[in-house]
Amino acid sequence: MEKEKNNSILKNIEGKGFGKTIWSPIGRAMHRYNMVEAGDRIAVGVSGGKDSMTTLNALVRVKKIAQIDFEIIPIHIHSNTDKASYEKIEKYCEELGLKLQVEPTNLSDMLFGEKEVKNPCFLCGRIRRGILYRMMKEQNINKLALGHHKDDIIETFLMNVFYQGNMKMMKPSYISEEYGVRVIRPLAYVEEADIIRYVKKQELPVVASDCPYETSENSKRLRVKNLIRELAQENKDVRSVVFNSIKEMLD
Ligand SMILES: Nc1ncnc2c1ncn2[C@@H]1O[C@H](COP(=O)(O)OP(=O)(O)OP(=O)(O)O)[C@@H](O)[C@H]1O
Repeated sequence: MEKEKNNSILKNIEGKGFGKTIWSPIGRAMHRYNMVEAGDRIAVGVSGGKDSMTTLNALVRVKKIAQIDFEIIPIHIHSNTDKASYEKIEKYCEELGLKLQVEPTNLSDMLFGEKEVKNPCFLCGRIRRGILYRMMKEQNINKLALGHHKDDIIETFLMNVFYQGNMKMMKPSYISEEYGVRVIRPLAYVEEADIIRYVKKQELPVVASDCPYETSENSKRLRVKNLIRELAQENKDVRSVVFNSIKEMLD
C-alpha cells in the first residue's frame, strides 16, 4: 500500500518528458554541490510560486528515489492574514506526506502601509530570510532550499555588472556566515521557461503572488530580463552562453 502511494506520488512529480529539461539538470546541480546528504534536515522556502513548488517536488523526488536518509521541512512565510491563500499549498504538502509550517507575519502592512518604504524588495527578502533562519535554528535544520533558477542566476549576475559594478554571483550552494546554515538552489541549472511548462503540465497548485512590485516596469530585474529575452530572439542559446561563461565562478 505504502509502496503504491509512493509510486503514485513519484509519477505525479516526474510527469512525462521532463527528464532532459528538469530532472537531469536538477540531478547535476545536486550532485555537483552535494546538496543532499544523509542526516540533513532541509527546509524548503515555499512561497507557493512555481519555482518553490518545483523545488519542493525535486527534493521529494530525490527522497523517494535515492537511498539517502534526510528530512524535508516545507516552510511558508505568510505576508498577510488571508489564510485562504496558502490552503492549497498546505493540502499539496499533505498529499506529499509533509506538514507545511506556516509563519504569520505583518509583512504586507509593513511594506504597503501608510509609510513609504525605500527599498521594499530588499527589505522583504531580508525579513523573510531572517525569519526562515530563526525557525531553522530553533528546529535544528541545517540546510535551506530556495527556488532560484538559471535565469535568476544570469539576471543577478548581469544586474550586478550593469548597476553595481561588481561580479557577485547568486551561488547554487553557499554557507550563510551570519546564520551558519547552508543555502542550496536545486534549480540552479534549470531554465525558467521549462519550469513554467512543467508546472502547467503537472497542474501544480501554484498561488499567484500578491506582490505589487513583481511586475513593476521600472524594476531593474525586469529590464535585464527583457534584454535577455530580446537577445534570445536572435540567438536562442544566449542564456546558456552567459551561464556557461560564469559557471566556474559559481563554485
Ligand atoms: N513567503 C515565502 N515563504 C517561504 N519562502 C519563500 C517565500 N517567498 C519566497 N521564498 C523563497 O525564496 C525564493 C526566492 O523568492 P522570490 O520572491 O524571488 O520568488 P520567485 O523567484 O518568484 O520564486 P517562487 O516562484 O517560488 O515564488 C523562493 O523560490 C522561495 O524558495
